[in-house]
Amino acid sequence: MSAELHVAADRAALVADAADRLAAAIADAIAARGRALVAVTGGSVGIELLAALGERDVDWERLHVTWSDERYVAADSPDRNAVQAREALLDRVPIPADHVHELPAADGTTLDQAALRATSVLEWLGPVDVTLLGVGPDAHIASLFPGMPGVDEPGERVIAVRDSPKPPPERLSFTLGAIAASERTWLIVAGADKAESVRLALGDADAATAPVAHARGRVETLLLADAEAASLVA
Ligand SMILES: O=C(O)[C@H](O)[C@@H](O)[C@H](O)[C@H](O)COP(=O)(O)O
Repeated sequence: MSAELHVAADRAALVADAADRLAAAIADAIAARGRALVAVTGGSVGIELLAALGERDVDWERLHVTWSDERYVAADSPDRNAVQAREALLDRVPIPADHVHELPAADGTTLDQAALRATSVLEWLGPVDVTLLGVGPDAHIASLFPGMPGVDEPGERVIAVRDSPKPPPERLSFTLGAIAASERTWLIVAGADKAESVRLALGDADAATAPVAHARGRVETLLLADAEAASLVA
């Protein structure tokens, strides 16, 4: 079953709606299980969402955060999704430091060793309540790019990605299986340049052509788009 589409009037309304939804989903997870685990994403919309979440009422002490993908660069690189997330949100709210589960940074270990470490941490963390995914103009999600090997990787894992068409070239990414293991998976996308990706997201293209079409959650898969990104489907 493809994603459930929700269209907001513009980018600002999309980010506000996504932040409201995320605050509510976090509260539901905490009520049900005593904690919430959210896999956040990079990209401009993903970071704007985190900044907006900081203005919502969230039980930060019971929130855990990890990433659905990360750039394999130095820990303090401005290219790190985690650095951008800390600036936008995590350094501004009282989330316990040991609740922020960054994917490994480039620190002398190999990218493959980093992927193995990240997979074992993901297994230790247990079920993800909400996985957030931005969407590229080429229909990529996380760091799973059309025509690249990662989209075919089996299992619920974090994999090494090389030669990423979106810089930087070395990355770590949830597999489609890891994404599908999430209770809720939300695609968040804005802008006319993403309209074809949104059309593909709601279609039946294979994963190699359109990874976005294979984003799934166990109980919920949402496609949260602004009117420009949804212009070909709504
Ligand atoms: O690490 C990354 O680059 C992101 O995870 C990537 O998947 C991003 O979410 C999309 O490319 C959308 O980015 P924009 O919202 O900036 O278009």
